[in-house]
Amino acid sequence: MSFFAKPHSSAVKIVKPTSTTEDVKPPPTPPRKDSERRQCRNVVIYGHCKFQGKGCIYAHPPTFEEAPAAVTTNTSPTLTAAAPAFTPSTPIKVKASIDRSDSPAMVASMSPPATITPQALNAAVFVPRTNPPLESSPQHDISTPIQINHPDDVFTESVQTQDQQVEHAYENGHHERHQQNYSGGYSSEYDNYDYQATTEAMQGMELADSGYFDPTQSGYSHGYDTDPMEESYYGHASVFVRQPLNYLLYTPSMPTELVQNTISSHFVPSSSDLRQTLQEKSENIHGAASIASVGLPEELQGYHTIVPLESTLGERKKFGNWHSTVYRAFRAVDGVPHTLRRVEDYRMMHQAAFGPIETWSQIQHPNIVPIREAFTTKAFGDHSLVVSFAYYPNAKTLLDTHIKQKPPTTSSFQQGTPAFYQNRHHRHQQPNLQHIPEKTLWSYIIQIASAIKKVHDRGLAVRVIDASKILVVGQNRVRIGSCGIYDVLFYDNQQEISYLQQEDMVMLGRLMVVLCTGNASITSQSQMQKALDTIKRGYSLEVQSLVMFLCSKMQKTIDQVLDLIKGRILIEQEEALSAVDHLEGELMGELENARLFRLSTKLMFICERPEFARDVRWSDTGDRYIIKLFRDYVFHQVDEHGNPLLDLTHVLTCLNKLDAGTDEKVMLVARDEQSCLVVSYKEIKACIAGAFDELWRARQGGR
Ligand SMILES: Nc1ncnc2c1ncn2[C@@H]1O[C@H](COP(=O)(O)OP(=O)(O)OP(=O)(O)O)[C@@H](O)[C@H]1O
Repeated sequence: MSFFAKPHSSAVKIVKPTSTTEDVKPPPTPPRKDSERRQCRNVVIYGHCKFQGKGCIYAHPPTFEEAPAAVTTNTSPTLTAAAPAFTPSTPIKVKASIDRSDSPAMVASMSPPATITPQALNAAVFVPRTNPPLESSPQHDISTPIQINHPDDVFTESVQTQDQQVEHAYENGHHERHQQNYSGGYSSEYDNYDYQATTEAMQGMELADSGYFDPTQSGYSHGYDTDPMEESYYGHASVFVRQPLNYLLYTPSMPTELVQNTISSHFVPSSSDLRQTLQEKSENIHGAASIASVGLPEELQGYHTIVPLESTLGERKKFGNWHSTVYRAFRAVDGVPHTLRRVEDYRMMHQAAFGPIETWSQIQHPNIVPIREAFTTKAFGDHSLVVSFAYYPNAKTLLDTHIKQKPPTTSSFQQGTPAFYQNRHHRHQQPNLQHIPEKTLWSYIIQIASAIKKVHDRGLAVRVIDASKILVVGQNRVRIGSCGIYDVLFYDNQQEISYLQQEDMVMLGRLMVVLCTGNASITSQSQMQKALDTIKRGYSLEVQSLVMFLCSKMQKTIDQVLDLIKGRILIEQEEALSAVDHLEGELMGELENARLFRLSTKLMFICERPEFARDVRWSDTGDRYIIKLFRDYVFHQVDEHGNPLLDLTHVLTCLNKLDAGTDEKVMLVARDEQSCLVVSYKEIKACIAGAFDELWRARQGGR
C-alpha cells in the first residue's frame, strides 16, 4: 500500500480534530542532499519503489506503518488522512469550506468547526492526474501538485535522467500499471471493499479519460460508451473503441439562424406554442365529462368512458339520411382514446357490408383519419352502426375553424350543454371569418388532393369531402374524417366507382368555393356565380382556374388536378420538410430529459437497497457512502430552519454536472453532521458507474 498510488477517489474526509493545531508543531526538517530531496520516480509511477532501502538514493515517502495516525476521530467507515487527497498547507476551517457547498443549512449545523489535524498536514500531496488543483482562495490554500505524467513519457524521461530506475521500471511494466489503480492509498476501512470486482468500469473510465487506455484490452466493455444501462436499452455493446472523449455531450440546440424553432413555421408552431398545444391536447384526452355521459352505455364492444363530442340537444345532426352522433371513448385493450361515430337506426342486411371497412382500415395516409373497426350495437336502445376512428384531441372541422359563426353566449346550446364539449366548443368555435390566406388554402387543397389520390388508387372514393367532415388536427394540418361510412350505409345501393370518383372532384371544387367565400350554403347557379366573382377578387388566377376546372361538368381525374398544381406541391413539400427539421430540433432538446432521468434512476437503483443492507460493500462505506451523501446533497437539502428545500434548478444543475463529470468539487456532509467529504463530480460519477456496474452484474446472476 502506498501513499502515492493512484486512488479510487480523491475524496477528502474532513473530521473533527483530535487535538488543536496549536498543540502539534511539525518537527524541523534537517537540510538534505539534493538527490535525497528529489522524489523517486518509481513511487510516482507505480506507487512504490522496489529499491527503497536497497540502494535507491531518491526520496521515498514513509510507508503505511510509518505514516502519521489517521485523522479520523470517529468510527464512521470513510476515508482517513492516509487517503491520498489534496492537503492544505494551512488547516481548513470546515465552516469556511462549506461556503463552497451552496448549503447554508449545512453550514449552520456544522458546529463546532472542525479542522485538518497537523498529521494530515504532513501527509503526502495527491493531485488527480486530470483534475486541476482547486483554485487558491482564502478558504483553500493548496500545496503545489505533483505532476504525474503519462507512463510512457515518464519512462522515456527516466531513461535519460534516472538510469538506475530504468530497468525495474520497464520490468514491472504493464502489470504494475494495473495494480496501482486497484490498490493504493486507502485506509483499512476500505479493505473489505472489493475494488477489483466493482470498479472495472471506473478503471476503464479513468483510463480512457486520461488517455491511458490500453487498446489490447479489447474485452473491456464498460465505460462511457457502453453504459450498462444503455446497453440494456440499445442492445449489446460492441467492443470498446478508443476515441477522444469529451463527455460534455450536452445536445447543443441548433442556432436560430439555422433552424428557426422560436418562430412559427407553416406546420409547426413556435417552441413555446408547441409545448402549450401539446399540453392542451394531453389535457383534452384526460378531460372527463360525467354529465355528458349520462344515459350512455358504460361499455360498448370493448370501449368505455363514452363522451359525446357534440351536443345531442336541440336540432339533431344528420349523416346522409341518418341521425348521427360522434363520441370519444377509450378502448379497453390499450386505453387509447378513439372517436366513435354512431349512425342511428341502421339495420344491416348483409354482413358483407363491412367489407369496405376492411379495405379502408388498410389505408394509411397523413391526411385521412384512420379507421379502426366497425360494428352494430343495440347498446343505445336502437340498432346503431358504430365506426371507430382515431381520435385527434382538440381537432375541429374546417367548418368550425373558418366558417361557422360563434354561437351567442346565452344560447340554449351553451346553457344546456355539458361542460366537456361546451368548453371545447367555446374554445374552438372562434371562427376565423377572415379571408383564408391563399397559402393556407393551397396547403389544404394539396393535402386533400393527396388523400384523394391515395383513395382513388385503391379503387375507392372518398365521398366525404366536406368542410364539416375534414378535421384540422394541427397547425394547417387537415385529415378527412368519417371515410368508409357511406360505403357501408349504401352497400345495397352501390354506384359506379368512377362516378363516385368524379363526385369527389366536384366536391373538392365546392369545398374550395366554401373556403374562399366563407359561405357553406351555396346551392343555386346564381349563388355559384356570385361566389366565383368573390374568388376572382380575393385569389390568384391559379385558384380561379382550379375551381372552374373542378366544378365543370367535364371528366377529370385526380392526376390531372395534381398536374395542374404541381408548382404548389413543391412549396408544400418544402414546408413539410422544414416542419420535420423543426420537430427534430425540438426532439433533440428533449433528449436531455432522458439523460437526466437515467441518471436519477441510477441513483435510485443504487441507494439504500434493502437486499444489500448486510453486505459491507453496499452498506454505508466507500463509494456507496459517497453516492448516498450525494443523493442527500441533491435531493434532501434543507433551509436554515430545517425545512425541505425543493429547488428543481439545484437538482438539474447537480445532475448536469454529475453527468458531465466535471472537476468541480462538492462538499458532502454526513447525516450526523460530524464529518464531511470533499469530492469532485468526476469522482462521484465514477463511483456511480462502478456501483451500477456491480448491480448490473448481480442482476445477471453473477453475484
Ligand atoms: N377523429 C376525430 N378526432 C377528434 N375529434 C373529432 C373526430 N371526428 C370528429 N370530431 C369532432 O367531433 C365533432 C362532431 O363531428 P362531426 O363530424 O359531426 O362535425 P360537425 O361539425 O358536427 O358536422 P355535422 O354538422 O355534419 O354534424 C366535431 O367538433 C369534430 O371536431
